[in-house]
Amino acid sequence: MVRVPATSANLGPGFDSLGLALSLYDEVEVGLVSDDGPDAGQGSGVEVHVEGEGAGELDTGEGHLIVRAIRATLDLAGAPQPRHLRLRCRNRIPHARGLGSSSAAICAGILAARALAAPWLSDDEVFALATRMEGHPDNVAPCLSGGLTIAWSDRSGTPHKLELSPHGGVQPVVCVPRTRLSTEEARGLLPKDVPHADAAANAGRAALLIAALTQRPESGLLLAATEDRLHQTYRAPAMPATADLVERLRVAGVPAVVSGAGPTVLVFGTADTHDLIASEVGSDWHIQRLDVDRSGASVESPETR
Ligand SMILES: Nc1ncnc2c1ncn2[C@@H]1O[C@H](COP(=O)(O)OP(=O)(O)O)[C@@H](O)[C@H]1O
Ligand SMILES: N[C@@H](CCOP(=O)(O)O)C(=O)O
Repeated sequence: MVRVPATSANLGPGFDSLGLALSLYDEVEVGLVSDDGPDAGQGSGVEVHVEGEGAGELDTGEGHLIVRAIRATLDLAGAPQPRHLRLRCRNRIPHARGLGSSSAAICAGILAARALAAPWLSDDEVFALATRMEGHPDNVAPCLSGGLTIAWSDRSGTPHKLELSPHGGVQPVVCVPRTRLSTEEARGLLPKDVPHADAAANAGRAALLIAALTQRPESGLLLAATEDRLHQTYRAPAMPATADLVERLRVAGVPAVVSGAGPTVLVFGTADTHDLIASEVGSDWHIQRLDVDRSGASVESPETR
């Protein structure tokens, strides 16, 4: 059984590098049956049962993202593919809202496959495979490690991550709309080049954001630290209600950003901003106060449950 957290990537200025793990989880039970194992008599092929988010919508065969991640992990590890693969998914992370559902699914599949059939795979190999499948490391890093993460790639393209512990005063609030936007579509809206001044502004804000989230989570500092010029404006036409809400909250002094590629809004709340958030957001959005998840994805075997 694998438990994987939702994640919010970018956090404003940290495009493709910063991420935060949140206390909202998908759970997946995975069973692999091999030709020579004790359950060898049981069925064959793929059996996927989905409860919650995506039930009745998701592919329940080879196209299921967790199935694909399991198969990719076994291939990478040189382990045989099972004759029968069983998944039971309890999904709570909303899909295509900017809360890292695809990253969570990919990490769940990879960690389950490692636990069941490829224990020799290292954490670095898990991170690299998940990043390759997801396309960017900023959701994968906090999903695996928990907390606040900085992710980057070296010159050879190998991804790396550093975990930091956010200050206890950091209170994430997510405002989730009904509408969806795929990360792929949102990435297609970004320009190939950005002005040097915008890149410089984001570098400074990202550095400030690390200090604010780990040492000084005050609204004023977080408001300055969450300014972005690299992605949110370019993507605004695909999520006008999100862009409008972020703007209204920020004008009211509340540090709000687009979560991941949107359209969810992530707010760094404090005790005195909760009423303000509720009044600005209105009833079209599902508001959830969450905690920072500090331990990341976890795996339990039936014996330890
Ligand atoms: N638990 C899951 N099981 C299977 N597929 C999933 C799961 N979570 C996400 N996906 C796939 O990933 C898609 C969403 O990915 P993406 O557009 O990157 O948005 P996000 O990761 O921000 O939610 C879903 O539409 C679905 O195809
Ligand atoms: N840095 C990525 C983050 C995408 O996050 P998701 O949760 O929307 O998949 C981007 O902004 O494209």
